[in-house]
Amino acid sequence: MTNQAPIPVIVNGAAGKMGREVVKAVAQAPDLNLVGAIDSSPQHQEKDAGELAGLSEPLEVPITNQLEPMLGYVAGERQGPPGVIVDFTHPDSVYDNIRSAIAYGIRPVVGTTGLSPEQIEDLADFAEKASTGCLIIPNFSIGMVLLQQAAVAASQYFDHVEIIELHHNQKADAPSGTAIQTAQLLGELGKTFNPALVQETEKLAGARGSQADEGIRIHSVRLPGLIAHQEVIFGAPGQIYTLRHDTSDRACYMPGVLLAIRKVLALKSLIYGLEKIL
Ligand SMILES: NC(=O)C1=CN([C@@H]2O[C@H](COP(=O)(O)OP(=O)(O)OC[C@H]3O[C@@H](n4cnc5c(N)ncnc54)[C@H](OP(=O)(O)O)[C@@H]3O)[C@@H](O)[C@H]2O)C=CC1
Ligand SMILES: O=C(O)C1=N[C@H](C(=O)O)C[C@H](O)C1
Repeated sequence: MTNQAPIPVIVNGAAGKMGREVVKAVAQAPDLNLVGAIDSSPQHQEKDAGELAGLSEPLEVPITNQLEPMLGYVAGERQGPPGVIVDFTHPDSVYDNIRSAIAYGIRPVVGTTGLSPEQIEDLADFAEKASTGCLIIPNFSIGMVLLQQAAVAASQYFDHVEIIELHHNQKADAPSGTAIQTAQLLGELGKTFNPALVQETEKLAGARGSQADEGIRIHSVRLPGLIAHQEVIFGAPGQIYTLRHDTSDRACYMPGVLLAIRKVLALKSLIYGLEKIL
């Protein structure tokens, strides 16, 4: 046991599906201290974040939509380690949330997807200039990191690959951040996939999915009953090689989230991807 003060953690999007899971995980970690719970949802204002997350005891941390005052309050605490904010909100707000946090010296751990490459580059510049750690992690599950590593290994031997991502139908962004990152990782290998054999015509727009990096197509499925799933399908004459990852509970992301909270404090710049901090 060490006598170090716990890391102060704010959860943004605390009333959402992922936010509630993070509130529980942070509350149960002895080296972390949930100091703030932010959510814009009007129906959850002032509710106790712990009770909303399903904990039997209240945490005495009320949900509020006041991000800047919360950042200012945590930044003003001079004792102990600097604060961390975990963001699982919405693609439309995440960029501004990260900039505000960095401006206050609070370290962002970001799960929210939908940031453009330009936005990520801009945030990386901002974090670098502020000498502040920031982690943007499109997928916090270890299974997805392993799938991506297997896909990178396979792509050395296959020239044809497509990605199918399947999610619940409350997801705002498509394709998923994970699918985009998977295509980027394959695209970094310096080869172009899927050389065309015929002139294709889409009789219905979007039939062949979206075009990501280096000729890789991504197909997005949205259905109730799904949580988060991804297939990477490689093809070659006479064979198909399929990699698939399925989530059945959002708890699968929590070891990665807790690791990121602990790691971000030692960083001085922005890092993208769980695989870089394992
Ligand atoms: N990196 C990873 O491993 C994972 C990433 N995700 C990503 O996390 C994000 C959130 O997912 P999920 O929890 O399922 O979504 P939810 O819609 O369940 O939760 C988001 C919560 O944030 C609130 N919110 C929206 N905008 C703001 C804002 N500007 N400030 C504060 N709160 C806000 C929402 O309120 P309201 O409902 O009123 O809008 C809602 O309560 C998505 O981008 C998703 O893709 C999800 C799972 C894993
Ligand atoms: O919205 C979700 O649920 C998920 N979003 C992330 C993404 O867009 O990749 C991660 C995971 O797929 C779950």
